[in-house]
Formats: sequence, C-alpha cells, structure tokens
Amino acid sequence: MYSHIIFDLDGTLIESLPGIAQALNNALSAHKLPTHSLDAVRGFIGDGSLVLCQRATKDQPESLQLAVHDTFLLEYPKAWKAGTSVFEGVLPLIAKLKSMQCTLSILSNKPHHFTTEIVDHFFPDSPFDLVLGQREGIAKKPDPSGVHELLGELDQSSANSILIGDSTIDIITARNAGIKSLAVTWGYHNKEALLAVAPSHAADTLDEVIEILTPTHTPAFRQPAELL
Ligand SMILES: O=C(O)COP(=O)(O)O
Repeated sequence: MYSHIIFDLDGTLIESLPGIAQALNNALSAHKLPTHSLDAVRGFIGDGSLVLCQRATKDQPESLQLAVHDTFLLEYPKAWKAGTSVFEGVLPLIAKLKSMQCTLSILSNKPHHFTTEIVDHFFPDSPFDLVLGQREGIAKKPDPSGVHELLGELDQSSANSILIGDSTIDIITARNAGIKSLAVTWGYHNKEALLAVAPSHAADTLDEVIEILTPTHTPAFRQPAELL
C-alpha cells in the first residue's frame, strides 16, 4: 500500500489544454507567428513552458522563441481560468485518498507560481501536503530532484511512494527517483508510448487508479526488478 501519492498536474488532475493553447496562440499572434490547433498543442505539453514555446516555434531563431515564451508567461495568467477544469472524478479520488490517510503531493513541470495558483483555485481545501512546480535553478522532471525533495520534506520512503502521471516524462522521473509509477491514459500522451517506457502500473480510468492504490491490489504490470 502506498502511503505517499505524488501527482503530476497537467493532463493527470486537470484538463489544462484549452488555457495553455489560448495563451500560446495569443503569444504567437503577438509575434506575428502562425498559431497551432489544440491537437498540436497537446503534443507540445509536458516539459514545461519554455519547451512548449520552443516546440511551437520550431524553426524560429532562439531570440524569437524566448520572446514568445516571455509573452506566453504574460498571457497565461489571463487565459488559464477559463481554459482549465478538474477532470471528472478527481475530487472524489482525492477525498478517498485523504480518508485512507495518504500523504498527497504534486510535482509539475508547470512554472511553480502557476502550479500553486491553479491548485489553490481548484482544490480550495488544500488536500495536498506539498505542491512543487518548476522552479529556477532546480532541474525539472525527468530529473529526480523534485521527487527527492518531496520525500525528504514529507518524511516518506521511496518504497511507499508512487508517482501518477500522464506522460512518459512522469514514468521516467519515477524510475530515476527509484519509486513506483502509475501511467494514466486520459491525458495528453499516447497509451502505446506510455506502456513502452514500462510503468509499474497503468490505468485507463480513475476507478482503476483507486483499485491499484487500495491495499488488496495485485499489480497488473510486473516489471523486472532492475526497472523499478
Ligand atoms: O506544463 C507542462 O509542460 C507540464 O506540466 P505537468 O508536469 O503538470 O504535466
């Protein structure tokens, strides 16, 4: 049984694609660059806001990519509220895990101040013991630093911790940190790609997540010990 559940944010707990796409396209338009469809933007998410903007401006000079990123950071505060929602079933899942006395945390590659602002807005009763977004000078996922910081701050062991996320970056982060992972397939990344990086568990629905996190669960995916 896992006593500490680490959640990714975008594509795992919240549907943030419309807000991200709106802010990105506003930034691109401001710099007279072509905008992107929701589907295209979905594929840009996962490695933080700078990489998002770099992917959206692939063939442009670095100075223009950085300028688009600066504009994105100004646009996102105006766009996220209307373009973000909590996935259905997430609030009951969080309430259930709290009732099971689990320690809950969030580790996101979204800039830290946006991460905490969005979490405070959608989870006003503060169910998370610690929320970490991407911070200056601290390596982002898949570097294991964030997981190590959460374990240290929350006094949790790696054996009892699991990272739940919708991207291959989350699964690789968990492996780099020496903890278990659970890949969820309702987010922004393709199921085959997720399974290819060998998560400890995988779930298509929140009900399956609950089943995996409850004490009687037998893992559906057993990985060779050296992968965990
Ligand atoms: O904003 C991003 O690129 C990714 O954010 P996430 O780590 O919460 O998925």
